[in-house]
Amino acid sequence: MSSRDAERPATAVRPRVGHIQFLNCLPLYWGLARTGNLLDLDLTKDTPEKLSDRLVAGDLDIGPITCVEYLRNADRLVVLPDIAVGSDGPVMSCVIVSKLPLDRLDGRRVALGSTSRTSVRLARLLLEEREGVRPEYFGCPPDLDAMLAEADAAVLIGDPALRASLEQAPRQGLAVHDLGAMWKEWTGLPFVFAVWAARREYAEQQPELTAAVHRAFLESRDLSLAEAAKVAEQAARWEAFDAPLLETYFSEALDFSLGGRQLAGLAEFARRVAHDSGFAPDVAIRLLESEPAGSVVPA
Ligand SMILES: C=C(O[C@@H]1C=C(C(=O)O)C=C[C@H]1O)C(=O)O
Repeated sequence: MSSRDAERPATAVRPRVGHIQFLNCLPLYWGLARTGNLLDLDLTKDTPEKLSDRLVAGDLDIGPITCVEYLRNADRLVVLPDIAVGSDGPVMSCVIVSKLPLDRLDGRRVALGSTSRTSVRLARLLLEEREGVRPEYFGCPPDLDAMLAEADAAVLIGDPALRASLEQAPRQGLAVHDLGAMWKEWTGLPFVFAVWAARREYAEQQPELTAAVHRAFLESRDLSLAEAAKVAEQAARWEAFDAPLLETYFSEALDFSLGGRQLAGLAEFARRVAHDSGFAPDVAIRLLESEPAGSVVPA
């Protein structure tokens, strides 16, 4: 945010902003502290499904929202351009871990991790339409061992998915199927797991703050990616993953952009799952109109 924002009256209310508490969003958060914007946000850290519900309920103003929930509530939200959590190929942290080849899961039990709304729908789509199987699904907390005690395959996202793919599955001889890679092979498109959105009402009432939060996240993302080795090195001090792996995850696996190709991927996903997901196949994706640089002057 600009130094002019500091002149806002003391009664001003900070925007209530969500932040996904997985490593995948660390590059969006790390730079907020570096650019000095962190204290201008009333930040709530949580798992993606809870943040999505809170944004839709009006408890948050702006934040990441899992794509399925965004598409269901698209008329009440505006998408912030050029920022998302996606991948253009393997994502590393949205996976199906399976005891059996995927085309042998017909009639078998598949556990769907409860923190995901989008990857679990993508996994169902790929299993049913690409692999041609009809498993029996059930929701479950994201714990690989508990899931596989009751199922032949498990869908996981975020840090538990990284741990499952990199440590647990290889140790137990289980196959890991990367959902970003499977989608790319199938459609040729990137996949968007979560977008950043503002409540439409908030964006209309607070256009300057909405634009300032948008800019703060873009600046944070750009700074973190320019210094990805440093972000990875700092994160590795406290995480089970080493710095080179985290750097690959941040700068090669994850795609934090939302441009034409990513929007085409999102529209294609919407088209393919709309019939049972609570939105129209051609649901309109409304983007926040960007303001010319330097036009954000608080009242
Ligand atoms: C890449 C990821 O994207 C995510 C996947 C989500 C989902 O499946 O609903 C939601 C938000 C993102 O955290 C991940 O969690 O690892």
